[in-house]
Amino acid sequence: MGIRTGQDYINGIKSRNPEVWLNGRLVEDIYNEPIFNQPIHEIAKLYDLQHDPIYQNDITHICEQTSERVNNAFLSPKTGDDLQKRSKLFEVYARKTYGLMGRTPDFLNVVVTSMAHNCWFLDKYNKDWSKNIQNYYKHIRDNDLFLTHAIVNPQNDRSKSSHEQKDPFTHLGTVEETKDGIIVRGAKMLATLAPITDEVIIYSFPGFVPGDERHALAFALPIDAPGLRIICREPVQDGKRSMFDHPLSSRYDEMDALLIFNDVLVPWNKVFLYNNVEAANLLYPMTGIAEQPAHQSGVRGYIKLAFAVEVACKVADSIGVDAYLNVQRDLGEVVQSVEVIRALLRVAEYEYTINEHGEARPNPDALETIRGFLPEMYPRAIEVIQTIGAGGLLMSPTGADFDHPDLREDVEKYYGGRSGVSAEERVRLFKLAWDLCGEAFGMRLLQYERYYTGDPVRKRAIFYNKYKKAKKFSMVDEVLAKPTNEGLETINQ
Ligand SMILES: Cc1cc2nc3c(=O)[nH]c(=O)nc-3n(C[C@H](O)[C@H](O)[C@H](O)COP(=O)(O)OP(=O)(O)OC[C@H]3O[C@@H](n4cnc5c(N)ncnc54)[C@H](O)[C@@H]3O)c2cc1C
Ligand SMILES: O=C(O)Cc1ccc(O)c(O)c1
Repeated sequence: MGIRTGQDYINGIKSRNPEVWLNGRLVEDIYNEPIFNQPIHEIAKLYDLQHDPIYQNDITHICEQTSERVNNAFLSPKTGDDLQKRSKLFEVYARKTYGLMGRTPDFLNVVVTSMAHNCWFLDKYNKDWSKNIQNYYKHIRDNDLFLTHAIVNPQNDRSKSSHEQKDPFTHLGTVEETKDGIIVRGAKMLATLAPITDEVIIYSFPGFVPGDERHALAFALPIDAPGLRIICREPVQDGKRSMFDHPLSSRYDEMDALLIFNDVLVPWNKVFLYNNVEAANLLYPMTGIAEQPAHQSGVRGYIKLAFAVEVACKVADSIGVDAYLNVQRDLGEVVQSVEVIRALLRVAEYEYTINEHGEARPNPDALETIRGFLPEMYPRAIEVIQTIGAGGLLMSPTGADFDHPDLREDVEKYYGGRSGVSAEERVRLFKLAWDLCGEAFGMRLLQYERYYTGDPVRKRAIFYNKYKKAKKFSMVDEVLAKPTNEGLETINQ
């Protein structure tokens, strides 16, 4: 089949009936649920881009194995050029969603592509696991599927390992093996966009200890697999919010959900790893599923930061405060933060390496440095919007006030910006800014940037420890090894 259209994706959503709970009710019709409908259409637009002559060559390619056109997320990068093709895709998808949707289909399709390319790793443990991931890659590539993932154990008692939790099946684990597959029970977090995806893939960040064997798992399932329950967080919009008043949250809210597996059967051919703590802990560092999607996250994060910074600059300009030195300093700082991320992305893409399995991997230090700084730079950009917009962010009337004939004159008079900025322009801009820096929607976006790839504190510590091992700080040793009487020798001659 190859590339789908937006309508194909929507037809897929309509054909399934996952168990999705939202605000204490079971959602009967995912497509027509107001909270999901607009985000579904935003994802559908990405699928349509694959058929748009302006974008097609940038985001898709002809598959060598099937001769069908497929998305670039399914390209196993073997050269720097391939990484550029990937980067183009990430940027096109991110620009279409302003970087506000983190888990667009490219993210997990890259994860599966990388896992399948590095099936040598699974092969060492079990030939079936390796065959299964390769077949799964073909399945999602040829059907152009959209996946969610849940790779973190639910946050219950973090001081205890999985097998030490109060109930042995709080964290997802295997209950039993049958001739058809494994039966799994327990929960996993935090599956972004789960209700509107086709399938789910489960794997884990490293951290299992001996005794956790039943929790050491990786597999995939259709999102409507019997027994899979999806409980959504409270929505940040009701699906009926006016696009005038909430231009961003009415469109780009990606729902997050806890997945609960109530004795779900995973067929043997969808099991990628099972009952092996060592393999589960090494899967993430060994199969490129950290670096390859981090390339997507880096490009997406760059666009999101650039978008927030543009909002800050526009807000300042619209009310004439960017004439002040303090405001220029703050704007200069956040513009520079965008340039830092842009530069790091170039390092990541051009200083790539080709590993012994023929896979081109972007420079991990540059990607991890983006990972370290974005959780500081993005909140700072949001803070700059808050401080420059100040009370004006809370002064905006609603679209309904604009429409009311009795208010029109006042609205036009009192809500305008600097000369040349009409009331409607200023208010629409400030509403967009408030969606980003004040609404629950914006706070979720901020929390996403901090945590989407794990705890930034521990990630930085891991980075430091690796760096220490690799660099050994030899310049300091070199200078200290110089003879202490060097200068004296020549003076004394
Ligand atoms: C909006 C959003 C969307 C997300 N989407 C997804 C998704 O689609 N799929 C997915 O799988 N995950 C997703 N994540 C989950 C993400 O992977 C986790 O939030 C992240 O790994 C951090 O784990 P945690 O939230 O359980 O925090 P915890 O690990 O519980 O940490 C809580 C706090 O305690 C500290 N802490 C905890 N344990 C330790 C320790 N051992 N040593 C030192 N300090 C510790 C941390 O520093 C932190 O301050 C998403 C998260 C967010 C916020
Ligand atoms: O995007 C990143 O920085 C890395 C990352 C995050 C979450 C994942 O599940 C994953 O496989 C890789």
